[in-house]
Amino acid sequence: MGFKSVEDTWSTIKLIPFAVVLYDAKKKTYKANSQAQSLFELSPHNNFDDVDFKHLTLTNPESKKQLIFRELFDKYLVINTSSNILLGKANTNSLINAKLAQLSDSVHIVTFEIIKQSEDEQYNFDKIISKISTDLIDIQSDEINTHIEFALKAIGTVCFADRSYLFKFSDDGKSMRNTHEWVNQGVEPFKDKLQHIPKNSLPYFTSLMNSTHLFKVNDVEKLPKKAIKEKEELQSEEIQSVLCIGLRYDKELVGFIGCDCVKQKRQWTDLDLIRLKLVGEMIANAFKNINFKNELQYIQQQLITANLKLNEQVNTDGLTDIANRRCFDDTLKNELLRCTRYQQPIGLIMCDIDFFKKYNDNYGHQQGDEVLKSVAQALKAMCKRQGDLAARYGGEEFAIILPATDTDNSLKFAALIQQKMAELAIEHNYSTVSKQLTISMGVYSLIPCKKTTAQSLISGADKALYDAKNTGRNQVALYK
Ligand SMILES: Nc1nc2c(ncn2[C@@H]2O[C@H](COP(=O)(O)OP(=O)(O)OP(=O)(O)O)[C@@H](O)[C@H]2O)c(=O)[nH]1
Repeated sequence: MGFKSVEDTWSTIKLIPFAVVLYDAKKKTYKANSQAQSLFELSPHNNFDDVDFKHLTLTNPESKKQLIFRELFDKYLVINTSSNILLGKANTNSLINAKLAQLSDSVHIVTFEIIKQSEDEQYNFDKIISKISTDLIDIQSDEINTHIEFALKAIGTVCFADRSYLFKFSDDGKSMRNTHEWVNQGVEPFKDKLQHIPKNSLPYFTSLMNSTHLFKVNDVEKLPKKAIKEKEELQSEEIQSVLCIGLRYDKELVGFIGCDCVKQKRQWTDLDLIRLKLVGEMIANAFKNINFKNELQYIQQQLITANLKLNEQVNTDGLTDIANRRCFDDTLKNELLRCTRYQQPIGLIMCDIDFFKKYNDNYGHQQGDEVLKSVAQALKAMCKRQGDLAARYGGEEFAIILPATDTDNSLKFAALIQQKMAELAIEHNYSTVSKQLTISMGVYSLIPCKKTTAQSLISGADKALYDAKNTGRNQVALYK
């Protein structure tokens, strides 16, 4: 045969898309292409010897007899005939078909094809996949990075890659950036340098990604001429083989997941493709779930805020901005129940502005409104203890609920209100009791029992207020 040199021949043979080992009987050395190196777990070298294959367990599947690697080339295999071998690696077995060919008297090659992936290996991958999928299914946004990094490490390892990564396209679809990366030991990370890459700087990659959602390169050297930019970029990262698969979100291409081989080339297998696609789909779904959850959370938050606002509006008086009658009724009922349960007194003060009709008639209704606001805010500011409530009861009438407050203290509170009114010093030249605005108050405080109703408390305080009005106004009367 036109056999030139072992090196020359090997440079062609090693490109065969499955594992090939050449044995030179004269030199007692082997050569293994990248697939064979990964199949037999060899570190990349140009030449190997017997010792490099010592870690392998090769068995004849029928006789169960163990074989030494060298025997494949001189005893076990018959030229041009396929034979099966069991390859044992770290307690797992794969069934391999081996075929011997003779290149010259002293040079033979054996090609290897995996017939059946080790069940254990498949099982391990299934276990990893099921872990990734459970991790990603109920994911919280603050955990996603850790899980994606785990998934990238898993896929990088099973595909014998040196680097695996995730790229996301920008919202306007014009650029891409590396968001997550895993690198094998001793391999340079590139994530930080691969941010905001314009898509049009890699036209061949972009067009393939858009049309087929796949960019598969076994040998970067052999990229076509039109991929000159891609070749430059990949070689600058010392990448020999690369495999990228598009990530879709609601049918739209949003990025890609990929693996690089730096230390050696790799003929990507269908299994690599399927596995990478599977992990990519799981990651895309996780992002979808997180977006969905975030949207849901945002809507829930808005609903809560709107409800709070509505609740506030429903319970607030529009003019004076203090509690309204509805809030007063609810609060009085609740506080009454509480004071009944703990046998504590409850005080109620009904307040009514004196000669307010005259105020309105002389100073105008608008000015009257301003007065109502000032008095309301003053009363609200006085209710400092938890449970105290100042409310607009109606028109120019206000009510103050004072839980855990006995008669003496309710009267003291009423006196403080009078003092406060004096401090406000609102001019009222048409009142017959003072030159300033005054109020009359009716006070009622009791230790309630189960029979005590809100209505009975209100009517008691109201009666006292009536007394205060009838006995001259600008005073406090107590219901006994
Ligand atoms: N400006 C204004 N006035 C109001 C409002 N609600 C009720 N009023 C007025 O308050 C006045 C209450 O008048 P009356 O019930 O006769 O009581 P008064 O004039 O204060 O007399 P006495 O209570 O007996 O001292 C009426 O003129 C109402 O129009 C309001 O929201 N704004």
